[in-house]
Amino acid sequence: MISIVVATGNKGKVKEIAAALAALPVEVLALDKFPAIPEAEENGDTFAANAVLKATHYALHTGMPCLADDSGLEVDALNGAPGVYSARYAGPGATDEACNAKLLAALADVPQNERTARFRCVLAYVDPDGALLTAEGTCEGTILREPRGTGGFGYDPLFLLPGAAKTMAEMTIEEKNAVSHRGQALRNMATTLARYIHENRRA
Ligand SMILES: O=c1nc[nH]c2c1ncn2[C@H]1C[C@H](O)[C@@H](COP(=O)(O)OP(=O)(O)OP(=O)(O)O)O1
Ligand SMILES: [Mg+2]
Repeated sequence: MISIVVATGNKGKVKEIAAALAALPVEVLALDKFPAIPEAEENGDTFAANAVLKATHYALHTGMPCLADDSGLEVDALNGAPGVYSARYAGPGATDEACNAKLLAALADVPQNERTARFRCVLAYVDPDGALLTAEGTCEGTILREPRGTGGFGYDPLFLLPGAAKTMAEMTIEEKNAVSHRGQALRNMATTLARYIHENRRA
């Protein structure tokens, strides 16, 4: 059993990551176990830069393997905004409700067939030996005109998966992980991590 710190302050992410790793011999520690560690400053220009910055920050402070997630929503009609600024779209420390309201206002005049968007997730894993691994996932969808569903977090109630005819907030965690950017990135990370362990095992 190895212990991994899930280096995120977002409880929705912790739940999804813990559910995805539940079948593996991995103990997931959330950041509430490390209350003294200062928050990482997310000043990167890309999801990858921010994911690496967060994983490195928490690995240095905990001395343990850390898995960080940087993710966000790219809306085509907004030229990819809010993108890396998704969490701060309605200002520093904005609530999910405020960000969703701002998104609906920005898209008020955009017709249904132009409301395409995608979630992106980059995961970064950093361990005390200095290993740095990254993995990505994306999920295509469209932005509704009003929220639907009570599950998930963030922009989930506005994000429709046309194939499933459900928003991400109308899915169970398992259903969401099966299709989401984060679920995809977690499966890619599991493959990458398994290869890394295989290549670095002692003969
Ligand atoms: O599955 C998702 N369902 C809905 N919304 C999502 C999802 N994935 C990311 N998002 C949105 C929420 C937030 O506005 C931003 C993430 O910002 P991001 O900085 O990566 O996360 P965060 O600040 O909440 O926690 P932390 O940095 O501690 O991991 O994208
Ligand atoms: Mg953040």
